[in-house]
Amino acid sequence: SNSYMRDAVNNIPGPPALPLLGCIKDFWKFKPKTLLATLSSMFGEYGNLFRMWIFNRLIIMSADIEFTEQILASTTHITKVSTYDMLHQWLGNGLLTSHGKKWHSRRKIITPTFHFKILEEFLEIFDRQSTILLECLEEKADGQSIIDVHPYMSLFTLDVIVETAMGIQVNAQVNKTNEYILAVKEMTELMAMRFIRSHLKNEILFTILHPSKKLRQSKLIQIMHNFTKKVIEERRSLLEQKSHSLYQEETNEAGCKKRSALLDVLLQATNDGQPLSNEDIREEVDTFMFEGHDTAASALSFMLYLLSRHPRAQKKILAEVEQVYGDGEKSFTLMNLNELKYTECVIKESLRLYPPVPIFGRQVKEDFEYKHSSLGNGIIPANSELYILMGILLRDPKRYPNPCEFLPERYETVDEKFGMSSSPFSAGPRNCIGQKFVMYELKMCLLKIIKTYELLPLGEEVCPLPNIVMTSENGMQLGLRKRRVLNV
Ligand code: HEM
Repeated sequence: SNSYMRDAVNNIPGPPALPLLGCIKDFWKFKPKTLLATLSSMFGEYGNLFRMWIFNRLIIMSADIEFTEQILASTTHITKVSTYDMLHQWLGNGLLTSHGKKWHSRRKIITPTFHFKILEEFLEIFDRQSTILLECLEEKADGQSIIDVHPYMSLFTLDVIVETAMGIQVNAQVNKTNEYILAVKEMTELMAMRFIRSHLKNEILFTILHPSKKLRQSKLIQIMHNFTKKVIEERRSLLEQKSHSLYQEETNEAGCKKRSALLDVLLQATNDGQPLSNEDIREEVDTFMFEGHDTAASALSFMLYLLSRHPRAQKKILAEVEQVYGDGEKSFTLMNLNELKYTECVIKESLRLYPPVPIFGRQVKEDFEYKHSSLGNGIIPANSELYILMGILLRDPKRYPNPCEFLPERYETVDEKFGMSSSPFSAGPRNCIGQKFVMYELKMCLLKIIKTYELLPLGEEVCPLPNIVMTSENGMQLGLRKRRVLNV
């Protein structure tokens, strides 16, 4: 009951709550552009763990290290907050949004799709798509033009995720009019808009207030579902044919060796002896399309932006790449990519400053008992919503001296010792399943860009905007100049 909830969080400070309305006054202050700054000052005022009542909703905000470690480690509290409900019609109950038994069995099935042997096969895709990216950037690489790199990175990461997840090529970077790709992009933007205007997360309010946008959304979902369904059906019949003709060479029309895609693992998987249905698989493929492109594009764009403002870091990456790969045509392996330690520090530092998923949450379904927090021990009662402010935890001055500065070297010494509350990929049972995949994707793309282009500090500073995925209101602007020696 409500009074039980009130008593349980008696020990947790927060803004004054009016009868019935709660902290609605403070809640209205939340604006996307200033959200992290507002929350940051509220943490300053109330401490690293505070509560807000919005009508009868109890909201807990955490930038508390101990508390966050415990909630992320929990195998019980793994239900997502309702923020993702608006993704439901598109993604169904895919891995990102599902919970309970369904989530458990899916997570078990999907984990092997990111096995290192499969990742190793993906390196060729990362490599080839990065080369296309370099060609697309070339027209602007005159040393003067101001370039917002985000749209380029977005098409690159879309091409990568389509090819790795579905095993097909849509060439979005070159052929910019692909209907499916345009639908994914438009849908992602629509979701960001609904996320910013908080009341539009509600499907009914959205339908009433924006009927034409709602129609458009349905149309986009139809385009995307038709596309993924077709790919899945074709791939399934291809797999069935293959299993009937054992001696058939695994090559496609062009004579290239056929590579497995994440989709193949899903098609071959069984759940309690039953194969997954096409609809089950569609949810997961669509989830990869959403989670796997916008996040990576955000990470890459902020990374390039930061490097354009830090020429010394560019030089260090360049030196490291030359040391590992020399001038020759050495091909990429997981092992030699692992040798790029400084490049990895740059990626981590960039993810720390601009985490692509700065806020995520849990719906607390049963009482959560915590210990040793900044408030000592206590209980978060069932039915509360709990938000983890990763964007703020990653700028905690006690762990990261000069928290707002770009200092990749800090990761040469600190790294993982901070544990669960320091990962931009979240941690524990519901951490990011694509984390290794994306680290290699980012590394490969970054090193190829740095080898080819010098990044110049042109254009405006970023204005970070924590949508579902972190973005910048004015894009991520920089200049590019071709380096003299080119051998990528
Ligand atoms: C730099 C890029 C990325 C970052 C920072 C990131 C971060 C995250 C975070 C913080 C979560 C937890 C979200 C929550 O609890 O609400 C998550 C979940 C997830 N991510 Fe990523 N992600 C990235 C890239 C990717 C990629 C490339 C893929 C797919 C290939 C992917 C697939 C997923 C999936 C499927 C989940 C849900 C896992 C589950 O609930 O079991 N992510 N990611």
